[in-house]
Amino acid sequence: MKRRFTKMHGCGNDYVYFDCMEQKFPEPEKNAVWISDRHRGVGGDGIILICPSEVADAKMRIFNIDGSEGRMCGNGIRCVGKFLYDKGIVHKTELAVETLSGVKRLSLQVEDGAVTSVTVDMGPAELVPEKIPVHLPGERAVGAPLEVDGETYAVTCVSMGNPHCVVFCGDPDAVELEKLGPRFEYHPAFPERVNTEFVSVEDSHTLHMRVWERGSGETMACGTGACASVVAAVLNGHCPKDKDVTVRLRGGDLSIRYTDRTVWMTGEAKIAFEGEIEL
Ligand SMILES: N[C@H](CCC[C@H](N)C(=O)O)C(=O)O
Repeated sequence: MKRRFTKMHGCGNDYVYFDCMEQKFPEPEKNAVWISDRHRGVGGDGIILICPSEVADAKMRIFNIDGSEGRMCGNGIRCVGKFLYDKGIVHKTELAVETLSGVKRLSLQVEDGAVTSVTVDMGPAELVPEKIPVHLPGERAVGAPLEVDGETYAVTCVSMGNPHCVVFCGDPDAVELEKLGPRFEYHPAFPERVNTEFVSVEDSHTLHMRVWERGSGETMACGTGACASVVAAVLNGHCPKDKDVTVRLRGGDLSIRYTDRTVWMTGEAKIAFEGEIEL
């Protein structure tokens, strides 16, 4: 069966998108693995299905490179907003997209009839350890000691609908991510695995971040991870609340604002190319 796809990315965090508004997608957990393969498939950090919803304009389902289903994807949801508007599926710039972590509201910025960037109300940051989930004591894990591979790290754990472990360090580019990333991802403290961000503080409104994503490895950017990093920076006294913080990622910049009610994320959404595969 031939199936059209749209390759999109936000700051280089690239997924293969499928319009499932009228046609289901078969075995996403299995097909995500070969489609994401950068040598044998289309190539990407996973696949994203755009499906009908009874409570929003559409429903987003995201599958990582290893076929595991993510509960939320920040870069992905911005591209879903772009897809819905640019393809004429919706004709408005204020949208709602259903995810496994609830309905998120999007504001689309449009230039010459196409979406260039999107602001997402990501919902409130979750800090209670058992809701992240992480097996650490106390009401929240902020700068908590965690031994990983014989070293003790100060970790701040946040859920943005998916689990994150933020580690502040001097130089994220000096971290041996290929070695350390999986040690955090599969650490027994994280019963559902974890996305891990290594972050340096450039100034009170600028962070530099690299990420090892659960199920996908290092990616060029992580929207939920950028949100978690700003939340962690505020909780650790590096950045102010209620102000825009720029997160510099390998693939580009995101603007994040952490408030008591919610976390706001603004960033690009781009189409790279379209094509067709045989399923
Ligand atoms: N790997 C993540 C899903 C993708 C999140 C990331 N790409 C983003 O932009 O938020 C997880 O399994 O929780």
